Amino acid sequence: MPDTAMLTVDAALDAMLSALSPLAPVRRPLADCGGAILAEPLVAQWTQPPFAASAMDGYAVRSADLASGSEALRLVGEAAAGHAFDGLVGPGKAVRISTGAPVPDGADQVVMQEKASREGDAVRLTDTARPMANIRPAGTDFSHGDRLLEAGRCLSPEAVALAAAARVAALHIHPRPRVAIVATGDELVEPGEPAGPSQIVNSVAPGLVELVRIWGGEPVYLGIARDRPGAVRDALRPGRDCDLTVTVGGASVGGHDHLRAVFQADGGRFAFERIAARPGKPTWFGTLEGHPLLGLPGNPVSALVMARLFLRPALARLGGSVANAVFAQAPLAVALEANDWRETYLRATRDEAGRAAPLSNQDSSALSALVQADCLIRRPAGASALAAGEPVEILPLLDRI
Ligand SMILES: Nc1nc2c(c(=O)[nH]1)N[C@H]1C(S)=C(S)[C@@H](COP(=O)(O)OP(=O)(O)OC[C@H]3O[C@@H](n4cnc5c(N)ncnc54)[C@H](O)[C@@H]3O)O[C@H]1N2
Ligand code: MOO
Repeated sequence: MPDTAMLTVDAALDAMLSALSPLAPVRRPLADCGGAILAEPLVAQWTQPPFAASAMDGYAVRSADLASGSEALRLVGEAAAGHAFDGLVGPGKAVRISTGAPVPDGADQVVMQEKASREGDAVRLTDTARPMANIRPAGTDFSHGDRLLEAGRCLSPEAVALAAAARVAALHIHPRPRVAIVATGDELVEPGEPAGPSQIVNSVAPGLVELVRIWGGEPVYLGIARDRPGAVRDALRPGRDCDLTVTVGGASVGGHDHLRAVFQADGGRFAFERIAARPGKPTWFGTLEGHPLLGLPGNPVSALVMARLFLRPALARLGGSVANAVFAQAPLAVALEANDWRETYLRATRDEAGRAAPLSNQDSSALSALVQADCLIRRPAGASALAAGEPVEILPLLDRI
């Protein structure tokens, strides 16, 4: 049954986002800006190219000299990339030029070398007059003072290259949020460690570390807190230096789930305590002396699906942008039963025709099914039964390779 501490996914998301604010911008050298969100527009500090440049290896000439279509011109020098030809290209003259070199004064066409034959300092060109052919005028790409990117844009690798081309050596960016990750539970061992008879491997934390990285944050893994209040408190403490703490497990109602009790005893305030979602019901969020904590359930699928719905938008908000889950539509390959009061995310695959079908294993501990899925089908709370062919909302798992 619904209860008052249990919010819908949308209401919980709103509650979480309104408790988070973007981190203060910092100025960083360009080499440290990749993947960050711009806190100021990117403004070109010069014109690119800064001079009219050749787009081909060949000969810089006056187009008027090519009227007959097969002219012999006299070679008077060379313009190489990084080394301009200082003289003038007069009538009947040509300058050897390489791609990227400044086009010398007087020339208004570059003839590619495939259309040239040379004998000593005579060069015969088989090209017609085409003023400005193979020349990139100054500012072909952008001009000094152009606003190349607005604040709020992510600095993709291509955008870093653009900033470099625009002679911008440092930028104000929203820093990458530092995210402390704490796993909880006596049953957990780290990958590669020996496991006792009742133990399993901590699989969620390594997955979260990767997600935080992919989503533009800096993961700070703090290890496994054992099931004692003191151990939980000790494990959480170093996370205060980060911008957000994400905990895994200990979120439900079991006698060994100490996380919520420690959080509350230390003065933490919940923004929400549970959500009406399947998987992921025990997901919670709150702040402790201003420090935000997102509590993910221990079941690996629950944790990683909820990370997509909550951790990603949280990271985006701290980093100065928005990245709420974006749903698409797909027709169903099979019929679906009516849904109950919990918004449900079904692990699903799409066939060649793009029709989505849930995988048979929907257990919230089954990582193999999550990895097999290429999308999640979203079933709203109270959704009625659907026939094959009817449309459903899907969340593509885009960062899957
Ligand atoms: N009586 C009830 N029991 C449970 C309820 C409930 O409402 N009433 N909710 C269930 C749901 S839904 C979920 S989800 C789980 C989540 O519980 P917790 O967040 O407290 O997680 P744990 O109890 O610590 O662990 C659950 C499960 O996941 C395994 N686990 C935990 N951490 C990891 C990790 N880092 N890597 C891999 N696996 C992990 C753990 O061993 C358990 O098997 O509670 C239900 N119970
Ligand atoms: O919400 Mo639990 O995540 O259904 O397994």
